[in-house]
Amino acid sequence: MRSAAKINLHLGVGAPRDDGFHPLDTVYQAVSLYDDLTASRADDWSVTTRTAVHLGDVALPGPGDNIVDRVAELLCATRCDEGCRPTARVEIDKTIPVAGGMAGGSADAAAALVALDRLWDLRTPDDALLDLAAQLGSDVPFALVGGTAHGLGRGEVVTAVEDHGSWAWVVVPDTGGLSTPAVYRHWDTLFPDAPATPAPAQPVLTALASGDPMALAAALRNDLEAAAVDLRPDLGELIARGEAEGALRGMVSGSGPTCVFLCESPEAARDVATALSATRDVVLTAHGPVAGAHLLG
Ligand SMILES: C[C@@](CO)(OP(=O)(O)O)[C@H](O)COP(=O)(O)OP(=O)(O)OC[C@H]1O[C@@H](n2ccc(N)nc2=O)[C@H](O)[C@@H]1O
Ligand SMILES: Nc1ncnc2c1ncn2[C@@H]1O[C@H](COP(=O)(O)OP(=O)(O)O)[C@@H](O)[C@H]1O
Repeated sequence: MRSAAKINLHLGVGAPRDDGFHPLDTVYQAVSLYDDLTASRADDWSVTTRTAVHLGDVALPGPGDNIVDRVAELLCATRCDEGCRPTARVEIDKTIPVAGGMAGGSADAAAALVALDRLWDLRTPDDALLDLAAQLGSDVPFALVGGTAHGLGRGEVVTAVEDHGSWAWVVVPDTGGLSTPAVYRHWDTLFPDAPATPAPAQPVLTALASGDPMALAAALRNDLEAAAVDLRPDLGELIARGEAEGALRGMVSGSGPTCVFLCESPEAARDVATALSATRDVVLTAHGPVAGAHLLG
């Protein structure tokens, strides 16, 4: 199974709900950075994770703590006979930045849901898979669906949207890590009087339908960026540099610390990436939209 990273083209955030989650009005786009996951028959349960060299020396969850462990437990508890025990050998090859605001863990969860459902011949209907995905994390339903989609609720209620572009991105990962809950908490302290209703995504939806990179650049919005940049001011400097090098617009991806830059064309993206490579170890290019979790071959 192959699953893709995401960028939030619009991330409107409202004041926290009673359950602590923030209401979102977001537009996700799946982009061409991928994790590959295989699940094969075995007598016991194991998850092995390998990371691409460009991800650097990142800390991955220890045994039992991978989100894929939770996928197996949830599928067993809800879709298998009582007392069942998950058995499979799962291998994950990661190229999506870890703890980077690109939903790499969610991508693996979506891939594992589909792969284990097939391996164990559970034949879970699509709507039930989406329900299970939402229980695993707010971003996981989108990772199943992919493409470009509007997300409401806490981000888990996803609907495909009209997207007439093929968008060129530069992606600059950062191994410094920013935890998603910490960024949301910091946003609460910065904006204690935020309205309950998040800013609507209409400007981005209109720009996507136009297919015009300049229009999308003008419409991009990430409410969490202020909190991420306040915690990591160097991200603001990086965004300014990318824009000075020719990107139409730079922004923090989700809760960060990965920064993404929308460019006029794939050639322009390569030029911006080359310029940023002068001072950054890892600068990637990507395009979107691409498919959600899908079988390879
Ligand atoms: C910020 C976003 C934007 O797409 O992505 P990332 O930057 O993490 O990739 C998402 O909202 C992250 O979604 P995800 O990483 O699936 O979050 P979850 O596992 O559901 O929740 C982790 C924690 O984030 C906070 N959280 C998450 C979603 C939300 N709408 N409100 C929240 O306050 C809560 O503190 C929650 O305990
Ligand atoms: N398969 C996985 N891949 C990446 N991170 C995972 C995975 N399983 C659990 N995690 C944990 O989830 C957290 C969030 O990781 P990730 O999904 O990559 O980032 P983000 O939520 O910023 O998009 C990390 O701190 C990591 O330890």
